[in-house]
Amino acid sequence: MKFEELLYLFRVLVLAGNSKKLLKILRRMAATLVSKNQSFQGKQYVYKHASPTTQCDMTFGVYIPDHEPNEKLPTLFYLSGLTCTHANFMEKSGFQQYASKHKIIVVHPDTSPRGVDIEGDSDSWDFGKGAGFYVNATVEKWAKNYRMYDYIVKELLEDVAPSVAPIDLGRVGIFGHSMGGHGALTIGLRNPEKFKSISAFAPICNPITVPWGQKALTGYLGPDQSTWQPYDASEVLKTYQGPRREILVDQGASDNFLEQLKPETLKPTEHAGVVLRIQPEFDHSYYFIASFMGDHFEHHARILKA
Ligand SMILES: N[C@@H](CCC(=O)N[C@@H](CSC=O)C(=O)NCC(=O)O)C(=O)O
Repeated sequence: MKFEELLYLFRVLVLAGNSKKLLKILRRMAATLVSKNQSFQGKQYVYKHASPTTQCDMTFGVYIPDHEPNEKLPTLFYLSGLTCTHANFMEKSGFQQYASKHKIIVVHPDTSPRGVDIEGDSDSWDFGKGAGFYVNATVEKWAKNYRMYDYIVKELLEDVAPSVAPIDLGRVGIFGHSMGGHGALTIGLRNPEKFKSISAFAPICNPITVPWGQKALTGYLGPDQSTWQPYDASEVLKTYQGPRREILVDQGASDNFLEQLKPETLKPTEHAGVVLRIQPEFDHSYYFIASFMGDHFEHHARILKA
């Protein structure tokens, strides 16, 4: 929707006294452009906005392929790993050529709130800033801002991203890397009505059993492990009962973080197929991700364009 159209709608709603819708529109009007670059047959944008979910400014990238006026496009959300901002994927994965080829919008958020300083949020690279783990924190210190699950599933998907890109909300998929692979699997499986296709590069598959996951889940959710289950891909997959899913996972055989990832715990079920491809020689880096990016776009395009 264009700014002028939003403004018109805003005025109508002021007159009608609809405060909930008004709030939504105010948020949309607040997404400001940080950068814009031509890439293949489309444009790579970066936006900043004030997030009511994380209660601070958030930055995200969005690639929009060239399209017809009023045309809505299938869309992928990409969730990045530990230490990343929105920029690692944008600058290193080469995804734009595939997004352009398949005419798929890609939204790629940051991995944590950044606009607030909480004591301890920068002490280590696997917790706090750059390590939001795509959960809604419940431990008091983090609970106000560290709400990356809701930020992705609600605010960014339903509100902010559609205000800057022509997203077809009926054709959205999700993928990610490492911590972001964990996010893609758990968010995708828990929200089948919102995310129709899922894939992951070297995801953390069973965080409740590994040091990265135990540290993050204890820190954000507290010691009661029963609250951790909805954020564990292998556990969520075991109990998944929704529409049939076909999940693609690529894993490098020479990944130095393999003990944190446990891909073997992702077991196919009656409701979800898992194609786990162990790729010889590949490590955990963006060289690995870039090598299989084309296959992941083929996977999502097949499902979203069926
Ligand atoms: N501390 C190291 C390693 C951090 C690292 O490898 N991060 C990965 C994700 S790991 C799981 O979520 C990553 O994607 N890094 C960004 C990149 O551009 O490679 C370090 O800080 O390098």
